[in-house]
Amino acid sequence: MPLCVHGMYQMTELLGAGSSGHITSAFHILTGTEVALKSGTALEDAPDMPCIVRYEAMVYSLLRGHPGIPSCKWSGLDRGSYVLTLEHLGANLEQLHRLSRGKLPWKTVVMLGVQMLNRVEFAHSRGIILRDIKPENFAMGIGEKSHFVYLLDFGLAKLYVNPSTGAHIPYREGRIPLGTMSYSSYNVHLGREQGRRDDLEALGNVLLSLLHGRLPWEDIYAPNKEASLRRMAEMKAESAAFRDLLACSPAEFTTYFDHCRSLKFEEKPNYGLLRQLFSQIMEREGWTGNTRFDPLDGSSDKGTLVPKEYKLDVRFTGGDLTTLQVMIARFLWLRKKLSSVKEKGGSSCIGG
Ligand SMILES: Nc1ncnc2c1ncn2[C@@H]1O[C@H](COP(=O)(O)OP(=O)(O)OP(=O)(O)O)[C@@H](O)[C@H]1O
Repeated sequence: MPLCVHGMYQMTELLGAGSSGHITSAFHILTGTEVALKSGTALEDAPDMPCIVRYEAMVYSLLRGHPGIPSCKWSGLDRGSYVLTLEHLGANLEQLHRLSRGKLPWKTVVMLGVQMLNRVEFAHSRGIILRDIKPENFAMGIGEKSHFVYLLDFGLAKLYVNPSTGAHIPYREGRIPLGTMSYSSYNVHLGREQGRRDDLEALGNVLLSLLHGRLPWEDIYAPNKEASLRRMAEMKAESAAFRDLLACSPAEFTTYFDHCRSLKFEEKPNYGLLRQLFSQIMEREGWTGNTRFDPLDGSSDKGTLVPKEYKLDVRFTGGDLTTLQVMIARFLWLRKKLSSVKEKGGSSCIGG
């Protein structure tokens, strides 16, 4: 029998499992509203000790109110687990990347890029750096919001300003590299304290990987983890492979990385300039005929131009042109089908 959380949310299917806990689909038993539950185990003898999900709940409260951040409906302890009740989202960008067989079209990547940059800028404007920018941590909305990108997973997020003094955190070296190393900035490999510049460089790496399928340092062979991280750092620094990757990407990506890497630790990135780079690509490609602003753009700069219909093209390898929304619908249908097959097989995928 599926579990009921907080006496209100009936779990239905497992959506994912990560380092901090499980994510399950559920619905509110009175209203029928679909939600996603993220639960992490709290220590039995010390239920008040911090667990990652509880920490995330605090970050969600700092980021509350932006439509590109999933709303948190309830959070609290339930049978020894700390549970976050979040707005239900669709496929994450890694899943869409796989569905498109490793290569999302240029136009799609640029349009996703604008929204992703806006979400990261919003987190920064609330004093938070994310430190784990990766495709899995951006997901599309569902239904009416299936063309909007959401930012999620704040387990490694951190305040970069002291809330009482407003001072920036101090620069330090010798830090343990945190985050997902394929996408992390060059500085992270060097053990430097992360700041806003590192989130933006990681975002650049994510966009390149969505564009090209793989990043050159994902294919390296090294005898151990240390050697692999060292080699990755060398490649990110100034390797021919990285230069080649930029050479076969829109020229604006080179300016993007130059800007991120020229920033001093405490320096505020020029988000407007980075957004302008995406607009430049759109203009050059003639994607700006009918324009409007990103309706979810909570940032200060309203200069982003996106096509009116705002439909993201996705070209399957077969050559069909379809919209990202169709892909998401297909993804959701597949997920539902898989979970019903599992249930018929007698093994419930629901925790407990
Ligand atoms: N609100 C949501 N709605 C739908 N799916 C979600 C939601 N939140 C998370 N997921 C799915 O679950 C996956 C894992 O979620 P999340 O990244 O929050 O967990 P995590 O434990 O921090 O993972 P990791 O250890 O990989 O960082 C996401 O990539 C996403 O596909």
